Amino acid sequence: MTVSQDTIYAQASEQISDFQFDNRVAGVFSDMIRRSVPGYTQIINTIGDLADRFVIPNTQIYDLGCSLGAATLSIRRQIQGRQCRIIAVDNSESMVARCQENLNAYVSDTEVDLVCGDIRDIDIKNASLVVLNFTLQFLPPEDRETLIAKIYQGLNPGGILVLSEKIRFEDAPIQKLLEEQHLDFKRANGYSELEISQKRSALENVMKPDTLPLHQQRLTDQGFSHFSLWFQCFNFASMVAIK
Ligand SMILES: Nc1ncnc2c1ncn2[C@@H]1O[C@H](C[S@+](CC[C@H]([NH3+])C(=O)[O-])CC(=O)[O-])[C@@H](O)[C@H]1O
Ligand SMILES: O=C(O)C(=O)Cc1ccccc1
Repeated sequence: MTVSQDTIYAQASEQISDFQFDNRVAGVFSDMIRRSVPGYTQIINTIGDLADRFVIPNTQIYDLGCSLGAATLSIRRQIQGRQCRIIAVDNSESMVARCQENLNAYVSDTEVDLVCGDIRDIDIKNASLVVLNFTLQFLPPEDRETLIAKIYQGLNPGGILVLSEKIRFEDAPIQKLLEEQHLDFKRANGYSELEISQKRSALENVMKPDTLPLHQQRLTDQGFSHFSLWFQCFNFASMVAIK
């Protein structure tokens, strides 16, 4: 995979339109997400380890909002010979086209159904692992509970949901501190003040983070028996919930 540098917000723009997963973003996405999300590579690797632990032969795995397929590839490497199917879903045509190329670059005996569609319309059944890696935050807040309920229903007992999200904090000084630490992370990765502020405006209307207590409450309300935060760096978190 060739990795092109993200310079999408490098030039001053008079009007910043809402962030979209279009062809331009898909073309630089690997670089963008690694330089913007602390712990991203560790989270991708850990999703593979969790697949090794939780994926049962002859079950299904769902990667919801798969982008370029990083989580699917990490899972697929760990579950050879288990006769499983991975259903990878994204509603961005540009992401799906590039994801298909990435999947084609490696051989595997695990079938992958790559679906260009909305995760709210996907049937979930016989699942041992469901991954929402930084995707739930892009759904309208009022649609989040219904999706979590559908995932719970589609998981087999003992199945696991991995939920990674940007999070916000009710406590104002903590919110300010962790947000500033994230901005320092972006600066250290070469983003300018202009890039940081223009991207922030683009994301304002489309990405609405929840608090950690809200995530936990939603998961337990839907029936998940076990919950833990397993990763946090600044305002980025990854959680597991087991049915
Ligand atoms: N309703 C929706 N239906 C389907 N896809 C959607 C929807 N809303 C957003 N998406 C898709 O969700 C992905 C979110 S990125 C996930 C990273 C990936 N998981 C990774 O592990 O590299 C996270 C980020 O950019 O912060 C994009 O590809 C959207 O097109
Ligand atoms: O860049 C940011 O500020 C983020 O919050 C993460 C992100 C990463 C990639 C696409 C959209 C948001």
